[in-house]
Amino acid sequence: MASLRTLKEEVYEANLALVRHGLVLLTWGNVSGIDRDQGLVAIKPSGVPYDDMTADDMVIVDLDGKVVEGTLKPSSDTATHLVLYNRFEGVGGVAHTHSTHGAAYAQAGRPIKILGTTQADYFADDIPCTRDMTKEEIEGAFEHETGNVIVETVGNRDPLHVPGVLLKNHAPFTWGKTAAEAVRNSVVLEEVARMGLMTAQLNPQAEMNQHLVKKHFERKHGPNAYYGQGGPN
Ligand SMILES: O=C(CO)[C@@H](O)[C@@H](O)COP(=O)(O)O
Repeated sequence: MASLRTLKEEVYEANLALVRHGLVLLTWGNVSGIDRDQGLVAIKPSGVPYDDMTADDMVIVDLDGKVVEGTLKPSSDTATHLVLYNRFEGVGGVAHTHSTHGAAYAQAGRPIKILGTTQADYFADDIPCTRDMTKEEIEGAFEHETGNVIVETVGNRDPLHVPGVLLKNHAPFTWGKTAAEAVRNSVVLEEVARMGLMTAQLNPQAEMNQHLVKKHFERKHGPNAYYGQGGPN
């Protein structure tokens, strides 16, 4: 179907963008996108080098994880992506990276605190780090439970207001309205993580002006957004 073909191409391009932006090495990371009308998800195949994959290699699964199109095995993180699609209605794309500075925060078990407008333009709050997963969660339906821990960490916030989480002792997951937007949020997460580490060296007591958070987030994502060429002149 044309829409599935388009979705596979969008997801393929989004996966290549992870490499282009320097967010992954080797076969690390993955991006998916959903066609909510059909209840189908396109996701990167597991363990295939980015240089070798094609749009046709994107695997189509249903929301239960059953492969409905494709000959390759879907990403090992597929169940995590599906939990996020099932729980975050407005989300159309999910990305997972091992970006260096974001992964450093995840390994340290620390949130990326909101300290500047760079972050406030895309995240309306700190970027949280999950709790430790339990032995049972890790030894059970691991990837499914990973998704549950991410959802738990977002809590009752609008997932598009904080479109990313640091998976403790692992690395970032981000999401957005599309696969491309999920990757954009991964780019922002990695850059504000890099800025955060430098800011902490310059001033460990650095604090954010919360008035700037609301202004910057809402000028791009609020009901009266006016950033760029959209909105009123
Ligand atoms: O870190 C992990 C495992 O969750 C993945 O990003 C990485 O191994 C890529 O796995 P896939 O190739 O997507 O199966």
